[in-house]
Amino acid sequence: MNYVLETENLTKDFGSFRALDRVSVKLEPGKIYGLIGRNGAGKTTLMRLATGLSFPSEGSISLFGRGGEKALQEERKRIGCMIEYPGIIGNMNAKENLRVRRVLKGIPNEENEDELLKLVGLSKAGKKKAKDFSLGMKQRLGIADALIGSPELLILDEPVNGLDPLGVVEIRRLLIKLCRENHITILISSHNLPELYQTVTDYIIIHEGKVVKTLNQEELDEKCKRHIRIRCAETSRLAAVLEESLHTSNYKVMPDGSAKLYDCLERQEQVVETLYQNGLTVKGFSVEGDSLENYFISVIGGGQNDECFKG
Ligand SMILES: Nc1ncnc2c1ncn2[C@@H]1O[C@H](COP(=O)(O)OP(=O)(O)OP(=O)(O)O)[C@@H](O)[C@H]1O
Repeated sequence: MNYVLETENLTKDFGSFRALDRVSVKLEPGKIYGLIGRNGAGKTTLMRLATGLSFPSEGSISLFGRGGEKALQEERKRIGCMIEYPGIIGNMNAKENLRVRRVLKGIPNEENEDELLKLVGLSKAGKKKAKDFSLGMKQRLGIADALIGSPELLILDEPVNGLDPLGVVEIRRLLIKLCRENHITILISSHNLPELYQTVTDYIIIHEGKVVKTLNQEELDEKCKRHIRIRCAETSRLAAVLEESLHTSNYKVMPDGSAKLYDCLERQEQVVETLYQNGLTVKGFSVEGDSLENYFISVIGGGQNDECFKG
C-alpha cells in the first residue's frame, strides 16, 4: 500500500534534547488520525517534520509512497496544514486572506475562495476584518487556508483548542465531511479526548517523543467497553450456557479461554447463579473496561499533569 504518510525511526534532537525518538507511523488514506499526548510529548514536532517546516535529525519520511528530499518537496504540495496558530492577516477579511494565501502558495487559477468559505461556514463573514473574528472563526479560516490547493492530507495542530462547545462540534462535522466526502486523510492533535473519540478513526499515542501505541476506534472500544470477564474451567461449555441460559450472544471468547460478556452488567448475581446452576466452576468473575481518559493515562503511565486530558 502507498501510505499517505510514512515515517521510519524519525528522530528530532534540539541540542542534547531528543524531542522525537525513532517514530515510525503509517497513515492510510481515507482515515482521520488523532495524535494524542501530554504537553511536550512531541506532537507538533512530528507535524512540523511531516510538513517540511523542520528537518529530521535521523530517520526518514515518505509521502504518498515517495521519499527523498526532491520527491518530498513535490509531494508536500498535496498537504494542507495548520500548525500552532492559524497564520492570519488581521487587516484583511476572510476572502482576502485566502486570496493572499493562494497566491503565496503559487496556485495560479482563481481557486474557489467562496466555496472554501462556505465549506468552513464563513461565507457570512463578509467584510469583517480577521482581527475582529472570534477564535472559532479564526480556526475555521485557518482550516480554509489549509484547504487551498485541494490537499489530500490535512495536518491540523489542535484545531479545536479554545473553541466553545458549538465551535468544537462544527469543526468535528467539517473534518468528518472532508474525510468522507472529499476523501481527505486527516492528522489532528488534540487534548480533548471525548471530542477526538467522536471524530477520529485511529489513534497515535505519543509520550516523551516515542509512539507508545497505535490503535483504531474498534480496538479502543474493545478495550474500553465495560464487560464481565468470566474465567471458568469448562471453556467449551461456557459459550453454550451464555446463549442457552442467559439468552445472549453479546460475548466474545478470548484466546485464553475466558469470555467477555457485554450484556447482563446489571444482573451480575443472576449470571453467577446461572453459571453455578449449569455446573460450571467459575475461577474468575470481574467487571472490566475503562473510560477513554483512563485508558490513555494507563498507556502513557499516568502521573501528574493528567489534566491535559480534558473530560
Ligand atoms: N525549537 C525548539 N528548541 C528546543 N526545544 C524544542 C523546540 N521545539 C520543541 N521543543 C521541545 O520539544 C518537546 C516537544 O515539543 P512539541 O511542541 O512537539 O510538543 P507537543 O506534544 O506539541 O506539546 P503541546 O501539547 O504542549 O503542544 C518539548 O519539550 C519542547 O519544549
